[in-house]
Amino acid sequence: MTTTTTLAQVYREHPIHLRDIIPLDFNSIRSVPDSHVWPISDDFSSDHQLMVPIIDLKDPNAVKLAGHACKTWGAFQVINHGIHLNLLEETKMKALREPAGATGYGLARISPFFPKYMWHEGFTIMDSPTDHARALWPTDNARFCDVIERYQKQMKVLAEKLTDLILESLAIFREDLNWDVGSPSTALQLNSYPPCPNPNRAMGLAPHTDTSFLTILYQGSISGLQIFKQGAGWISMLPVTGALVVNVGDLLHILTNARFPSVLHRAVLNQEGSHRVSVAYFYGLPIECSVSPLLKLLDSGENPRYRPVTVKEYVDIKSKYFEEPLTSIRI
Ligand SMILES: C=C1C[C@]23C[C@H]1CC[C@H]2[C@@]12CCC[C@@](C)(C(=O)O1)[C@H]2[C@@H]3C(=O)O
Ligand SMILES: O=C(O)CCC(=O)C(=O)O
Ligand SMILES: [Fe+2]
Repeated sequence: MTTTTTLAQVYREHPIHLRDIIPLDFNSIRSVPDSHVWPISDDFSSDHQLMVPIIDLKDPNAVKLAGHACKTWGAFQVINHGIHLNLLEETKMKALREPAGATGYGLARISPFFPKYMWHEGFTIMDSPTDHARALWPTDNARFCDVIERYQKQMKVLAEKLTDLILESLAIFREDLNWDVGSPSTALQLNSYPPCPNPNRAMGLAPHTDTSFLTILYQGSISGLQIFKQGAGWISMLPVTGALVVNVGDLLHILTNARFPSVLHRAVLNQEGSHRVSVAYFYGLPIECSVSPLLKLLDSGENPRYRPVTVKEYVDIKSKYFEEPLTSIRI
């Protein structure tokens, strides 16, 4: 008998303990307490000459452009993606509700791996939003659930479209893959970065790569996201009205034998003291799916760098080690 595990169950085995959560009233605090001061060496500024590619999904060259962006940047922005801006804005407004203490609300999962707290609060939704929503707003949750469910549905469609685009750029067909072992594992994360009295000393979201195949991020109009580009350093992802950011995640990295490397990124705080919110949709492969470098992609003489891992196994590894999870599955 096969048992189906969900992404939420896998993460439940890696709890972030409540004692790790220190109550800080982001709304009234006037200076950054020591618990939130980060040693900052590169003052969070970024090279403004370089610009992450913006891809028009209606462009006949979109496949080629997406392949190139994944290879050289690990990220791009998409326009003409077919998602209405008002749904994105609606979801963003919902993200502004800060329901302290509830399930789904809390520190970023990566927090225990860093000595200081981040200037950030997150709300994670896996599967249906209804349980969280009912607990938070017993009589007034319908609109929240409706917006979230519509957002999840549309993001899934777009994630699948982007997956096809990326596979096509690699000349890979879905039949080459063993993805029929369940439904994709997905998660939605509402990120909140309250105004910070000293944005140069605190960190929004520490540098990380996403544990996904790809991530679609809506960041609104306030900047903060930076991606790390080898040889160039931290590059700001300029907010483009209506555009969505696409990041290469670890699973795509493994599948392509690092041809499309997962992008290291972070969120810094803005100088204007604006409250920034973002909505991230993590699109992953089925939890029981085994992921390994596609032999079809290897050049002659090129060896697979990673051993096969199931998505579940990889989530376990990353939750335990965080640093260099990809190194720990190197052959
Ligand atoms: C499906 C995911 C992806 C998660 C874990 C789980 C739900 C929450 C996601 C995030 C969101 C914030 C950054 C991150 C690094 C974190 O701490 O929580 C992400 C993490 C990952 O990409 O590993
Ligand atoms: O808020 C952002 O711009 C980045 C969010 C992010 O990286 C994440 O949720 O994984
Ligand atoms: Fe991320």
